[in-house]
Amino acid sequence: MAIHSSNLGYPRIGEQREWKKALESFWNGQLEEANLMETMKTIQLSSIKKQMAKGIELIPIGDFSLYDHVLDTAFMFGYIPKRFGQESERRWDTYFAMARGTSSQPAMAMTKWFNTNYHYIVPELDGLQPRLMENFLLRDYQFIKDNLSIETKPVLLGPVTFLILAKLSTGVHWHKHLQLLVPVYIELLDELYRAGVRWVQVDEPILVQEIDEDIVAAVEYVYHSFYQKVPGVQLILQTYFESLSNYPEIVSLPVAGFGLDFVHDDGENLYNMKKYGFPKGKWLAAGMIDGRNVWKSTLVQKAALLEELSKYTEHLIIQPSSSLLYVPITVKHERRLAKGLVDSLAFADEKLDEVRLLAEYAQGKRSLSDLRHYDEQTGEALGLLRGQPIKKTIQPIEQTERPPYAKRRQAQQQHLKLPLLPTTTIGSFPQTREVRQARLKRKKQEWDEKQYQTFIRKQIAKWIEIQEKLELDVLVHGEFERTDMVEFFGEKLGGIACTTNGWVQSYGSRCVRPPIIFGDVVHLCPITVEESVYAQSLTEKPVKGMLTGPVTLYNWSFVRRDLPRSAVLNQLALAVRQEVLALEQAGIRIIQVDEPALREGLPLKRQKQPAYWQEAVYAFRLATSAVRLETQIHTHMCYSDFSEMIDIIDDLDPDVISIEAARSGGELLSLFEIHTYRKQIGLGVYDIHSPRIPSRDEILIQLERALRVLRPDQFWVNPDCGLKTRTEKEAIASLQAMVAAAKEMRNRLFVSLQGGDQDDSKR
Ligand SMILES: CN1c2c(nc(N)[nH]c2=O)NC[C@@H]1CNc1ccc(C(=O)N[C@@H](CCC(=O)N[C@@H](CCC(=O)N[C@@H](CCC(=O)O)C(=O)O)C(=O)O)C(=O)O)cc1
Ligand SMILES: N[C@@H](CCS)C(=O)O
Ligand SMILES: [Zn+2]
Repeated sequence: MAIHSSNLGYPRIGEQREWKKALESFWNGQLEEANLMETMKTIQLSSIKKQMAKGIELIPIGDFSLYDHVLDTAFMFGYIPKRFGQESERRWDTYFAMARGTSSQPAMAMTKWFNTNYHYIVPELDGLQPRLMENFLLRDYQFIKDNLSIETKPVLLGPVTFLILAKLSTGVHWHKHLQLLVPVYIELLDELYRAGVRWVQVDEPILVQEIDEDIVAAVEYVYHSFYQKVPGVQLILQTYFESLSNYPEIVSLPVAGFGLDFVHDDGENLYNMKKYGFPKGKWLAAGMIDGRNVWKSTLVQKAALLEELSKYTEHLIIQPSSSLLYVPITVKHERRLAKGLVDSLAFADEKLDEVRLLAEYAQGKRSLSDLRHYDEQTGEALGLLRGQPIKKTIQPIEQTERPPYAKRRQAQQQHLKLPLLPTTTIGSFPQTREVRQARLKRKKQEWDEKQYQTFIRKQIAKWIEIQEKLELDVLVHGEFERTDMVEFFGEKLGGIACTTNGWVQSYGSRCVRPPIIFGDVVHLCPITVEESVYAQSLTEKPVKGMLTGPVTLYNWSFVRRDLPRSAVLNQLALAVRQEVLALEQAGIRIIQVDEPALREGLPLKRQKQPAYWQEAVYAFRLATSAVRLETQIHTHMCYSDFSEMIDIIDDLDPDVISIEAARSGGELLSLFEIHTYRKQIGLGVYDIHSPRIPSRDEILIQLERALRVLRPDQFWVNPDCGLKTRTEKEAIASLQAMVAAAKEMRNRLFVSLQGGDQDDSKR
């Protein structure tokens, strides 16, 4: 039996987020390009050295990136949209312009990478011909070889996944590009082969979704072409996040091996192997260690799986189930976590230890009792920490129906007296350096709690005044007290732990520290009431209470595996419900329960989706349905594919939903042409990710388009998402334009209805 250990991708951010800090310093003009590149090389080398020290044999390259690996693929193949000009001497300026936009050009779209909280830049192909601009993989392969004298395994995003994820104008099919792209991939692979590369991992995660004959034919065309032209390269066709679809056809392809996920596949990969067998002589790259969660594995169970797999192949590669991009780097800096919890966790580095242990076991260098010993060190302490699951939340009985929408609408309008096209924001205002520094001072105990609270109150007061001046209709307190919308609740709820250094890249240089749900979630005390009530005390206008919803808390955390999803969701929902009621009790009239990650948790396989929707909708309703008739419930979603979601949104039964729409406005609007949606809705009228200030007229155009498909009395005017990543100046200027556009539109509507000017002061 031939056995190797392998990794599919390593986090790029550096143990102390050196990567993020260097990038942001470069963008701010505080770091020269040469220094940026030096820092990046140091981080890359240190990651490779770590994997070497862990005894990993097939170490990936190509996973390291200056922003995003999908953008790298597009850039490497010359897919540079014309608006960014031609590739120049200063090529990194072009690269970053594509990712982040410039003062004159909008950035390329960004969206979720499959069912993760990682966002990739969506390649734009229109009017462009692919060519191998620079072989990044060859560059990295040689760089590592020169410095560390080792062979590495280039990782490449496969052409079929790349093209299906890319943006094309309607009417153009990705097939057209495939014919052009395959020769360029072949050129790249050939250069690698000539340089001495033997293993190449080609990622085709699209193959875990339901695929039609068209895609199967495309995959066949691609991999037969590769085999004919570059037969010497040992290609591993890699899938992850679910079981491989169309197993018999795919495993017949002429590649050296197949990478399958044996953690997130619900046993389907093994089932298919049993049913159809595994091709003789091929490598099975078995994803055995969870690349998406942070719990240590039970290695004795993995040994049993190894036993099973070895019935079907004699060539085994042991590896994580996916890239380790989705987990933090190492547990070793965690000082605040309870001992029982720390002993149960494995981040990227610790997962690689597990890969090595398993590989050594498979190679006969370790015994089963070594694995048992490893397992004994985990588990027990966590069990004690967890205690008994709360039975009631496994099968909740709470009422989740609210009175009919029409009744609510009337009661709320009487209570709130909002104008037509009410203006609002999504919740967060700029998290300036001053705000983050204040938190740091508290963390380092340079400030006590009182000093910190005073600072937060000042920020709230400042922004209530700004919002009043801007003449927004529904105000927010600004979320200054929150590091992150999920982490903040994770810190305050029982049963959830937060790390000090468990950073994971979310998009570009932006990172999050996903909380760890280890026990039963309980609402210990009011979490947001003080800030909301304070903000409300400063204004006559309604201030929206601002909460993160149960499904988003679930999807953006690392979750426990010993309870079913629905049980954990319902525990979260009951906790949010208590907070909703606490806000209502304290006089808050509008409560927004954000669910930006609702779509993200949707299983990749269609047959698993209805159960997810049912549980997600139930949890949201459990959280929001206990309020009085006149309390208005809002929700917010962003950066998701909203197609096929209108009925789900309706089912959630919010009074108002705000959805990000500026980057994908056209597509979203067309959904409302075919679906009748009766409740209130705000489609984001400008992109908050760009530093660009939209003009009033540009926003008016967005309003005109929206009002062609939605009624004025159901439409809200708001930005795409929270403004925490913007500067104060940008936020204020953009909101000024937004309010001006709303007022102009109100006037136009008034003129068309009444034949006269609307007097704002009488409302
Ligand atoms: C809506 N989005 C979110 C997602 N996931 C979440 N969990 N939360 C989200 O809001 N997924 C989809 C999108 C992704 N969007 C974003 C947007 C912005 C960020 C972001 O800005 N992240 C910050 C880190 C946030 C944070 O917790 N900051 C801490 C500061 C920690 C720190 O660095 N401290 C420094 C000192 C600070 C200084 O000197 O300036 C230190 O300790 O040395 C805080 O606010 O206190 C980021 O910077 O990456 C993420 C996802
Ligand atoms: N209320 C949050 C939602 C982000 S999706 C914010 O404004 O940042
Ligand atoms: Zn959002």
